Amino acid sequence: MSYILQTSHLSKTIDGKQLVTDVNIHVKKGEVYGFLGPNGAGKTTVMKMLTNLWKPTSGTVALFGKALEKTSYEVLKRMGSIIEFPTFYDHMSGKDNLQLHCEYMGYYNKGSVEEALQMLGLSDAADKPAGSYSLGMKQRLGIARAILCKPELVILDEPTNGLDPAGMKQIRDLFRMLCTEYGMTLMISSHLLPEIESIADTVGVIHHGKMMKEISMKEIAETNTAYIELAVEDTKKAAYVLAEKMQLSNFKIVNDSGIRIYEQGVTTQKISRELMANDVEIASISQHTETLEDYFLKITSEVGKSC
Ligand SMILES: Nc1ncnc2c1ncn2[C@@H]1O[C@H](COP(=O)(O)OP(=O)(O)OP(=O)(O)O)[C@@H](O)[C@H]1O
Repeated sequence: MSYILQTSHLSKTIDGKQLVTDVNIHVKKGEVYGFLGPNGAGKTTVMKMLTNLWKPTSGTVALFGKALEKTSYEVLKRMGSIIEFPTFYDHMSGKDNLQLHCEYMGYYNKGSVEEALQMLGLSDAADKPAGSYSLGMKQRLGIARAILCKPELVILDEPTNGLDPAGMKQIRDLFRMLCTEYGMTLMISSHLLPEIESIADTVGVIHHGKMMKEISMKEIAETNTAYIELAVEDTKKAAYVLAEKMQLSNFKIVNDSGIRIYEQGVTTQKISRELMANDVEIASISQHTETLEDYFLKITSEVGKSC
């Protein structure tokens, strides 16, 4: 398969410190690729290399099927991005900042500035100085600038930073629309799992500078399994009963009092009966379906709720 964006063994070392190692990314045309990882995982570092802001220590980046080089200006023209925080000429209006960007990019399409401002809900603030914008408005103006010249690929580092929940939803809907109606491909980083879950077609999980997993949401939905969550006084004793008395093998002790049983075909009633018969005190027992969060917890035990 050919990818619109692909990295191969991408690594970056600064002052002897390995920021990211052997990162392999595969982004398909027309999809939203969610780049998920906790703070400090290496998302920005990777995105800086994808946009030629940083040179990789080793490994390669291919954009639109061509290797990214120092002089890949034509390739970079087909992209829009926000890396870290967007910056503007504060004394100029939001509208003039966008107009200037069009001129800089050599993009002369009448009405594109007004359209981008309108898409991001900034029409009323268009003539106000960018310096007077709130954090959320600056983020919106940054997204407006990234999509202004109708790029084929948009790379956005934590694009919903500073937005309230309603604003986040609005931006998510916009991203989906950019894919379906404009055929754009989006790569979006976030440390928030629910955000990625609600928008991405494919998810790449980065942790401690390494790619832990790259998987489509469809595959995750297909592999999601049901399980029984058990809370007991004595997990060791309960595990003994499950393994030796009931011959179950597919279960996991998840904490001091919790056991998760993935075995199919066994009921909560049967487990309760057997545990009670063997004097194991049960605090609770319930049936669950594995969520995306559970799935990622399985990939890396340290990736918690904020990722
Ligand atoms: N210029 C730099 N010099 C040295 N180390 C750096 C530099 N920039 C980032 N790092 C380190 O690289 C690691 C990855 O940082 P990076 O900003 O890429 O993570 P991130 O996933 O984008 O985090 P966040 O969600 O907080 O933005 C961190 O340990 C960070 O301290």
